[in-house]
Amino acid sequence: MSLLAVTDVTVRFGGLTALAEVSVLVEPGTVHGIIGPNGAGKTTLFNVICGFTRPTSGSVAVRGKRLREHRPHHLAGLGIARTLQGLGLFAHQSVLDNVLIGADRHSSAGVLGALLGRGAKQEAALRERAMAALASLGVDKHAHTLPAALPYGLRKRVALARALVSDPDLLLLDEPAAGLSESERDELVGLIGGLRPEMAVVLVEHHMDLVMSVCEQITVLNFGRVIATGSPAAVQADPDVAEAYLGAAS
Ligand SMILES: Nc1ncnc2c1ncn2[C@@H]1O[C@H](COP(=O)(O)OP(=O)(O)OP(=O)(O)O)[C@@H](O)[C@H]1O
Repeated sequence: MSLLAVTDVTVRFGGLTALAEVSVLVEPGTVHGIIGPNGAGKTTLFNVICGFTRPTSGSVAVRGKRLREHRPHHLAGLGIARTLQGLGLFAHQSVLDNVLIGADRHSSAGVLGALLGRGAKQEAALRERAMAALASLGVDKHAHTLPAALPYGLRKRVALARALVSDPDLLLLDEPAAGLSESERDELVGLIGGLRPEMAVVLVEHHMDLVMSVCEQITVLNFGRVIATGSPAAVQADPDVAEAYLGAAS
C-alpha cells in the first residue's frame, strides 16, 4: 500500500483547470519530486496534499485511508510534516521555540498543555527532542537566537528542523532549495539523503540538479497534467518532458 495516493485529482479555479486528473503514488522511504514549468500546477498539487486546496474531484489517501475535508492542521496527526515556500518562522520566537512548536505533536497534552502549562518532565523531553532536531541539522548552537539574526540558509535549516522534530513518515517540501546558494543546495542534497530511511519525502522544486540527484521518483506536470512519471533517468530521456521545458523557455 502506498503511503500517499493522489488519485485523479482535478482542481478548477473558475474557468481555469490547474490540475487535470492528476495521480501520484508515494511509497515509504522514497524521495519523490514534483517538477514542471511555471504554472504547471505544482503548488496547487502541494496545496491539495496539505489540505489548503480542496480538489474539485478526485481523492487523497494516506496509508490507504481516504482523507475527507482534511486541513493543514490535521497533517501532524497523520504523520506528515511540511515546510512551505519561504520560511514561515515566528520572528519573535527563538530558534528553539520555533522548533518546539513542531514538537508539540508529541506532547500528549498538545497545544492545550502549552496553554495550561505542562509538566516539567514533558517540557524537558520536548526540549531534548527539539535540540536533537536542531543538532541533526547543525544549527543547535543557534537555539537561543532569533531567526532573523541568522543567514537565510541557516533559517531554512531551522524550518526543516521544525518539520523533522515530529519524526514524520512523510515530509513535504515546497521549493526547499529556493534562495539557497549552490553549496547550500549541495548540503541540502546531503541532508535529504541522510534522513531516516523509512521517511518518504515529496518535494516541489525548480532546481533540476537537486531534483535529479536526490529523487528516486519524479512526476512531471505540464498545464495541470502528468506528462511523465518515473526515475530521473527515464524522465530526463522523455521527449515530452524536453518539449514541455523547451516550450516554456521559448
Ligand atoms: N488561487 C488561484 N486562483 C486562480 N488561479 C490559480 C490559483 N492558484 C493557481 N492558479 C493558477 O493555476 C495554474 C497552476 O498554478 P500553480 O501555482 O499550481 O503552478 P506552479 O507549477 O506551482 O507554478 P510556479 O512554478 O510558477 O510556482 C496557474 O495557471 C495559476 O495561475
